Amino acid sequence: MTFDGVHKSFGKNVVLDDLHFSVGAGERVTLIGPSGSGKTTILRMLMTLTRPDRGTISVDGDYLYHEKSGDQLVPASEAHIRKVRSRITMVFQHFNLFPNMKVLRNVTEAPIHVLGTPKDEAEAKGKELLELVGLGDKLNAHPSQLSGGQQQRVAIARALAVDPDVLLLDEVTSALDPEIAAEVLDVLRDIAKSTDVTMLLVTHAMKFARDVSHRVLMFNEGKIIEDASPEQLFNEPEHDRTKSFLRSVIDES
Ligand SMILES: Nc1ncnc2c1ncn2[C@@H]1O[C@H](COP(=O)(O)OP(=O)(O)OP(=O)(O)O)[C@@H](O)[C@H]1O
Repeated sequence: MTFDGVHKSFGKNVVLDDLHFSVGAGERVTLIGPSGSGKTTILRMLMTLTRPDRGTISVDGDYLYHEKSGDQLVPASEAHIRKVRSRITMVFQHFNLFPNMKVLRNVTEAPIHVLGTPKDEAEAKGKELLELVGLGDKLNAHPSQLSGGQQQRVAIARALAVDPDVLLLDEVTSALDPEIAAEVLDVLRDIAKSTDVTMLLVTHAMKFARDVSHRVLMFNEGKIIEDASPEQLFNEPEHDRTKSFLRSVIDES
């Protein structure tokens, strides 16, 4: 995935300023930085929930928002954007499960209705994923009957059910109690180890970020001010702003 010259303002508020970075296939990259530094905006752009003002974003060479016509980039058709976008899924801070659907149906809905996967195949895979996140006994529960941590684990299974190329995780434990958050992070640690899905994570759980990331990007005022391995960034940050940010984070992961 590549962001090239991406700029985004909301009114006078410049949120991303000529942003350039790439994430390789299978790489796990964590975005850190103070509140308002544009991390969620980046994930939302990949989900086509927020549009960049300028610049290009591509996933495995396929442009989101644009497509190639000879040497030129031209605005993409809805169908093209949908195709690129269908390879990306996101887990949100507040779970966003379908409240009226049972747990298994939450997980099988997109495979069946978006990808056209046969129902029995989608259900078999859904059950496998719900086992993987420790919820094999909750297939027929409704989301409201589950704890926050369980709901988030369903959301993780749901995101994986479409076999995404890119998984986006946006502060997925910040709405949870620390103990419950730790369980969800353990599930994600296992998934990170057992899949080769590309992951872009926004989290304040620094120990977790250190465990699962290949690279960490420190954002400040719309720019990446440090791009390093977790060892380098957490042990020997170069930038004073990174040092002060890391001192301010209370890590419960
Ligand atoms: N739809 C919107 N309209 C106006 N301003 C917005 C909108 N979405 C985001 N912003 C602003 O953009 C800036 C960046 O927001 P973003 O959520 O990307 O930051 P963040 O780094 O993820 O912060 P946090 O760690 O608090 O989630 C903030 O100042 C926010 O208020």
